Amino acid sequence: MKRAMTIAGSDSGGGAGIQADLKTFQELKVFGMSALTAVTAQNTLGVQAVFPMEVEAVAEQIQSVGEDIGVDALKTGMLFNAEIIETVAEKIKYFAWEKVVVDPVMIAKGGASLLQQEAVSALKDHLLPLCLVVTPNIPEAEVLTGMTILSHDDKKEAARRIHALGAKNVVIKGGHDLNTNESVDLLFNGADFEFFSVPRIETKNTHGTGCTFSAAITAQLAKGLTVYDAVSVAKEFIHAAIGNSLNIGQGHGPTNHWAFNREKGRLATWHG
Ligand SMILES: Nc1ncnc2c1ncn2[C@@H]1O[C@H](COP(=O)(O)OP(=O)(O)O)[C@@H](O)[C@H]1O
Ligand SMILES: Cc1ncc(COP(=O)(O)O)c(N)n1
Repeated sequence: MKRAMTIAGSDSGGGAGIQADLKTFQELKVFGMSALTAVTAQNTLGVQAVFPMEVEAVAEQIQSVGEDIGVDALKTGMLFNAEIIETVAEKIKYFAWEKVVVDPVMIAKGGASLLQQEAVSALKDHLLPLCLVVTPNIPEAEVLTGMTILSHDDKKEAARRIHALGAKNVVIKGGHDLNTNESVDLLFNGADFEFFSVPRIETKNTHGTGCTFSAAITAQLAKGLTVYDAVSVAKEFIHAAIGNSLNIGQGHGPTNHWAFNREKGRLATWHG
């Protein structure tokens, strides 16, 4: 049994954050574990309140998991402040974990801040150099690079700049690319660019897409897939999840974490 950990915030509404990550781990058949960085009061309409954890609480959770159970791959999501980022980076170094996926969560779709502005430099200085894969959406890639991203060439340039910050593989996600009828993600490994393009699905139910996508990458890395193959499966997973999204709540509903297995008839397989 492979083991995957998420270090992220709790979404009481169940569509994003720790909850989306653990549902995704379960569907992709890895043993899911978590270290909470913050508790959010949140639903499909937005984020009503944020309660960050004490930094010691974050450190202790990671220590408990690392010391006993072990981690084949991990992802980070909402980290909220520079102190938490530095602590997470210290623990990754302490345990010498290499399969590290960083989803640089900054702003919830409703506009609430999930990362303090002054923590962006901590993310760049401490966490990106430790990660195997970083998965910014377009606004996050713009913040990390200081450039505006309008075209595929801009995405390539942003990927180069983020790679130069130390991330070994960069996935710039295209969910916010509203000018096209495709959702195009770009993977850059420092040498080659690969575009993953799928038809854009017209839906308002996109709460938790980024969390789910990065959790799917993490699960596949835990099972030993290459980064390219992990991203390919994650892309299929999120496309099925958005295409069969759930009509829950009055706002931006969650994606459907069962859809990938149901669509592909994969329920009976172990490593699929
Ligand atoms: N409407 C959509 N149709 C198809 N794929 C989408 C859509 N919205 C997002 N995605 C995909 O979901 C994943 C998450 O992307 P994105 O929404 O940009 O992230 P975030 O949730 O971090 O803002 C990416 O693989 C992206 O291409
Ligand atoms: C606790 C938490 N973490 C992350 C997100 C981002 O969600 P999305 O995947 O839609 O960008 C969120 N809304 N809440």
